[in-house]
Amino acid sequence: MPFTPGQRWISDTESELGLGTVVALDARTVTLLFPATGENRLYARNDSPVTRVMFNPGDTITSHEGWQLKVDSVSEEKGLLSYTGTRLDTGETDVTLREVMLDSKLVFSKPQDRLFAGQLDRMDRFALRYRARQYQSQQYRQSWSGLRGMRTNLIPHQLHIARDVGTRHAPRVLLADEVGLGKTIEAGMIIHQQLLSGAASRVLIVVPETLQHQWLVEMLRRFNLRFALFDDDRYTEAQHESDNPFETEQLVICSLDFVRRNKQRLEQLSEAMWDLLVVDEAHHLVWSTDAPSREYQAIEQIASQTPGVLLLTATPEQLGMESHFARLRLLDPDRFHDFDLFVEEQQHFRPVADAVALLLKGERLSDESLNAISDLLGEQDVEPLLQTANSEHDGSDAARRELINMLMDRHGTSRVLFRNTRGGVKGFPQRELHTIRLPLPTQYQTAIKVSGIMSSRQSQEERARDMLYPEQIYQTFEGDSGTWWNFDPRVEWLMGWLTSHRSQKVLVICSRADTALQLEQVLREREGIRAAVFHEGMSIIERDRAAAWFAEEDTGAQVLLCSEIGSEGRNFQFASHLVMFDLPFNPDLLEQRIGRLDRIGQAHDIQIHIPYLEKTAQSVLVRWYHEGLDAFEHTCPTGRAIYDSVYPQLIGYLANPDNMDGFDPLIAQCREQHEALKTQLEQGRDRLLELHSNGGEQAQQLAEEIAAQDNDIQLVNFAMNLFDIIGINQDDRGDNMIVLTPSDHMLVPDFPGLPEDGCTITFDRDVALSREDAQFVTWEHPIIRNGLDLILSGDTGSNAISLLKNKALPVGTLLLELVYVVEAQAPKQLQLHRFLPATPVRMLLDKNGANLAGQVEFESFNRQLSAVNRHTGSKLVNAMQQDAHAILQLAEPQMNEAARQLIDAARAEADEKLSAEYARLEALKAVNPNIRDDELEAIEYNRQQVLEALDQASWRLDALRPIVVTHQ
Ligand SMILES: Nc1ncnc2c1ncn2[C@@H]1O[C@H](COP(=O)(O)OP(=O)(O)OP(=O)(O)O)[C@@H](O)[C@H]1O
Repeated sequence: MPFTPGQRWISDTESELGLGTVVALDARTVTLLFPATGENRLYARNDSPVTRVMFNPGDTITSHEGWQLKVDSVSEEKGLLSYTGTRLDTGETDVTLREVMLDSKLVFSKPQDRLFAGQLDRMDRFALRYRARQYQSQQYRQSWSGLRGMRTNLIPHQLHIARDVGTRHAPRVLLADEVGLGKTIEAGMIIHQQLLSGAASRVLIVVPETLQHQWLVEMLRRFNLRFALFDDDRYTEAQHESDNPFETEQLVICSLDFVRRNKQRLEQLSEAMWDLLVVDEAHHLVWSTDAPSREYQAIEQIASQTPGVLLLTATPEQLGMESHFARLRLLDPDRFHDFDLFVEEQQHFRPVADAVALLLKGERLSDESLNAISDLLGEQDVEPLLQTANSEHDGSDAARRELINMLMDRHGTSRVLFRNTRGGVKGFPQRELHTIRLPLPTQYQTAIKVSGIMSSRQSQEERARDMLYPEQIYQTFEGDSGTWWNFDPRVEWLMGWLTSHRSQKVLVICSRADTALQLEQVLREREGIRAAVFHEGMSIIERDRAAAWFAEEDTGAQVLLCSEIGSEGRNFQFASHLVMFDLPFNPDLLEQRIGRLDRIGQAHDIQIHIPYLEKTAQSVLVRWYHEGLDAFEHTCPTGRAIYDSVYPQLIGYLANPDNMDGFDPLIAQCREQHEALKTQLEQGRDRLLELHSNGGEQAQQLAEEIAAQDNDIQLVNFAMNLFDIIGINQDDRGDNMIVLTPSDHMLVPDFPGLPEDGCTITFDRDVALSREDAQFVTWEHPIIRNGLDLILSGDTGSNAISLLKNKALPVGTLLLELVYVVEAQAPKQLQLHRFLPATPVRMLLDKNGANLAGQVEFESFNRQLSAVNRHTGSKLVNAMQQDAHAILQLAEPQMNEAARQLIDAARAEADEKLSAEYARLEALKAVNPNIRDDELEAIEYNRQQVLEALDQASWRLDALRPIVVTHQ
């Protein structure tokens, strides 16, 4: 190579040394000094891994004094280059900078600079980078983005809700599916989607203390979301790190009690700038006009400062209509501003439900139906929409959907409330009731009698509640020496049943912790039955441990004895026998109890066993629940309403179970009321809710589309390629599982998402569901997302040089393959990538600037190419640098045009979607004066911001590859 002292070269293998200067030469060697690091290197003259650094007109270069020069021309004298151009700091023109005066700390960040500086990358990395760009931009555009990466079955109603809510801007909804239908999973999917799309980054989950760990585990195991659990200790610790301890984590779980207990903490929580607040078991938020609970107020305070709010409860009306209304008001104060109106509306859902059902059917609407819909939407001129809906036009479906949305918006709780029922979801097992009538022991008879005399001052209600638990009455009289379990026939029955069904897991629920504890002792001492206890007096860790012991397959406990508290939110569907040692005086609690077993994942019919003592309050309840409400064998949506309406009579019977006069007619009346109300609900409100909650055929389709994406062969290939290039070892374990371990030649020492001792992955959803130890890898898994980021945010594969063996073309023909990226910068929450994710544009130019990319597809072309070694590559780069530079100039105007088209299309799409959102709310405002102007303004502002950001979108070269034709 023609070396001359003073020339600038760069090392191909140690680019971190910066720019080198030729300082000494002899016949065979050349010495370079690298001033940035002060190091010398001695190379062989005829075969050195160094590349001559030459800049071109148009480049900006930096002098060793730090000023910059925009190069207009380059001249060479005795092998040394001089650059002439304009100084950017002073504006002085015709300034000359000799190459020896160039800044030595040069880093080449543009792909073309790296290429021309000889910092060549491997061909397989170039291909990987291009694929990574393509896949990444495709992923953002998929309508199911954020919905397929979780380790769950694809259950249509859940996917439907998750998509509907997850794609909303700052969603505020009440998820009220019946017990065990997967509200936690729905919430997880919504959170996952919002995090992935950038709509949210800070999430707070508030749950009952008993469910903290279950949530923590479900979020991690199913969604790869790592939440931090804040309790008193963690809070104190975090106080050292930040003024507001909640700002030390992005994803936080804490208990409602933790939130409520301390005023200062509540202030900090409210000010912690969450994007999304999730409250589980939201029926704990009790409210009435003059006495809103502390819990309600605490959540109200946080919710008022948080854009997105999800409330979860299986029993939304458990605490009465007012509390239900108050929770809806937390979510949407505009829609729910008048309680009386709300109550009134609740009565008139039938015509609306009929209209929605008609529109959903897709059949032609009769004049009568058209009139009915038009009446319901009376305040607005919907004639044109109705006509389109009833036409054969393409827009008919869209018009029907629009009308459904309008009906839903105007009537009832849609948009805000989702409720799926077992009836609508199907596939649930049956429930079978086994009542075991047992004699009332004399000890109890006496205790009840005496207590009746002694507590004559008690109200009926107090008396009724006491009567539910004769063992407590007895124990109160006998004190510590009382041993009710020695004669209570329910105990005998329970032991007998358990010992004759040793292989069955059994959940035993009783109202009180004391009862559970005493039962455990008896079972253990008398029959050696392995029973775990679960009650409110235990620490959270102890409770989780008990639940885990019960869940263990062979070695675990046969029985879990839990107090009422255990019946909320927990997953025990691996058991199919439920014993209710006593019954709760509240149909919602009863449903919660059965819901522990009757949940998604229950593989057997559920056996409900109720041992009860005759002539007690419990025997009254058994009949009332079963014969009056049918609440054991089916979920009972009418429970609350009937409970309210017959409360005084029921209390009477519970307080005096000896006198059952008139009970039969009461039961018959309840049953009648139940059937009538159920029919009414099924045709009215519940049907309306069901219609929009389960998503119908579209939800089915969504599930199928996602299922079709599972085992995506493109992903498998890409992932293998990615792991190879990152340096992750892959060991096929069979059964669709692969073990990944870090190698000692990793691209980065610590690859995020890959534990030091490796992990097992699978691309198969079923395997992931049955094998907890295998991570379920999809495009959404952190290991893939981090891999994409690692490749795309750095230089990996940003250039390469390849040979094309093709005798039809002259040897030495140069083609330049260019990958540009069109992108827009904007705050994450604008979610610009819905319209314009970083989008690659590939060009393949010949030396005249003709673009062959349309005819020459990437993958098949890539397969025809071969790599060159670094040495030859450097030589080739030196030889074709000028030509490549000229081609790059020719590419620019073409790229400008391509980018303009992409940006225009994105702009049009964004404008259409966001304007439609505005129009919808504006139309709603016409009938609901409580939609605030500022809400409309916020939507408009958002639209403008998106459009402005798209106007600023630009493009840049992301990677390039010269391809040189050979004949050998
Ligand atoms: N799509 C799914 N794939 C696999 N398991 C699921 C799915 N959906 C729900 N489950 C399982 O079903 C059970 C019930 O789900 P989840 O806890 O979300 O219900 P829930 O409606 O919140 O119940 P509750 O009303 O008791 O709080 C859980 O064990 C959950 O892991």
